Amino acid sequence: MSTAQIAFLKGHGTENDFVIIPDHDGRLELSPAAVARMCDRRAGIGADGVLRVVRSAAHPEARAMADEAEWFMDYRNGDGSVAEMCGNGVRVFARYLQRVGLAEEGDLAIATRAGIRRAHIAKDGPDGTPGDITVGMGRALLPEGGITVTVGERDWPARNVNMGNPHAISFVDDLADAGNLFTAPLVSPASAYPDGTNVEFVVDRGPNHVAMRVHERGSGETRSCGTGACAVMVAAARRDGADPALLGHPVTYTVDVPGGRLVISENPDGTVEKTGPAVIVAEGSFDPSWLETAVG
Ligand SMILES: N[C@@H](CCC[C@H](N)C(=O)O)C(=O)O
Repeated sequence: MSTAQIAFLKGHGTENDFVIIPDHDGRLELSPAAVARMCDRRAGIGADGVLRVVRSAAHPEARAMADEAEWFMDYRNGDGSVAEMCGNGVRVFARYLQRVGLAEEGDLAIATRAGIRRAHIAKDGPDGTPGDITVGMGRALLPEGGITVTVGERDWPARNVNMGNPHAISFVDDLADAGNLFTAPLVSPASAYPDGTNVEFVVDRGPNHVAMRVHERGSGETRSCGTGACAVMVAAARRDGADPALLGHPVTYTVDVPGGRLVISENPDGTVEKTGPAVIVAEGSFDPSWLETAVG
């Protein structure tokens, strides 16, 4: 007797990688254990997180957005936890929709737990290189209050920036100073982040150009974090005395991550836009029994 296979694709944006599960009618119940199994780099497919593709109308958390955004990005971290938003994931999600003919070059809206995000898929290059994807990432919130990030014996002051999900950002002399980021740095006071946080370490590379490493909540050290890069851009701009609302024009930074480069602008109205690559690298299927009882 044959069992219906679960289809998947694998993609990444600046090497922040995802298992994509098309579940258009919202039939799958993905338990945290099932997500963690898929993301396992030795016993699973391997990824930083899972992007489940569901019609907004078929998902209770997205139904209210269905008129504006047909598709909901149900994002999960590699440990199975749910997060509000994934900045690299949303570009990979858009690329998936384009690949299967559910979106075309140009503009599209995607529903996320942080609200609707508007993406623009650029034309492919003359050599066939997939066009970059720009996403409106919403406004950064900058909660006041001193934050300290500690790794081993060292600590740094940090800035609290929320891009739909939480970030603690420290400027350091050398990215190696952060040491091993597979375990979460200590962030205090813990009350500033009741649901935990992502932590970014940043160095300067030149005018309006920084580089970062990240420990992602629920995934460990990753090669890139899109929301993190946006939070870093805003923290760097404020540190440099550049507030687009006061300047009356957009401010743009290049943010290098271990897995590539993102270009991020903040507009005078506070909205942040991020541009970067997104690629699909593989597709396949697996037997649901592989996840044992983890998939309902
Ligand atoms: N990799 C993502 C962020 C994913 C969510 C994050 N780990 C969290 O828990 O907030 C990105 O590209 O933004």
